[in-house]
Amino acid sequence: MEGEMARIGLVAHDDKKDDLCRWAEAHRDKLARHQLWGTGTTGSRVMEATGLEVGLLKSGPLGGDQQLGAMICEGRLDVLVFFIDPLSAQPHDVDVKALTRLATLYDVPLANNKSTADAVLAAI
Ligand SMILES: O=C(CO)COP(=O)(O)O
Repeated sequence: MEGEMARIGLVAHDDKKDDLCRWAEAHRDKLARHQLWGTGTTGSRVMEATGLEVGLLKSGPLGGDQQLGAMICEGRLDVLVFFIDPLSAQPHDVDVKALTRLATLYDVPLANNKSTADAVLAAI
């Protein structure tokens, strides 16, 4: 996949959205070479922060996590950057688990934090 355009999903829980926006700003030039998809609120925040185009799905709790899961099992997503908040309970935890489970099942690179996201982006 190195050097090719990748389809990247961007998701962050509320307390992690600032971190994801900072990460996306820091990697703006590299991300501009790829196709970006995001859950509703995260995707909008990343667009505002970077000026990059992000395909907007539903908000995570309203089905956006499941839409990303569907993209994974249909072979339409290459990388998932999902900054999970390990300190807060999520009302839609079943959706979060389903999404991370599908990324694992389909061997899609899944970055749950900044260090991993840095490493994954460096590899594509
Ligand atoms: O809840 C989310 C991931 O589980 C993210 O959804 P939003 O980007 O719409 O806040």
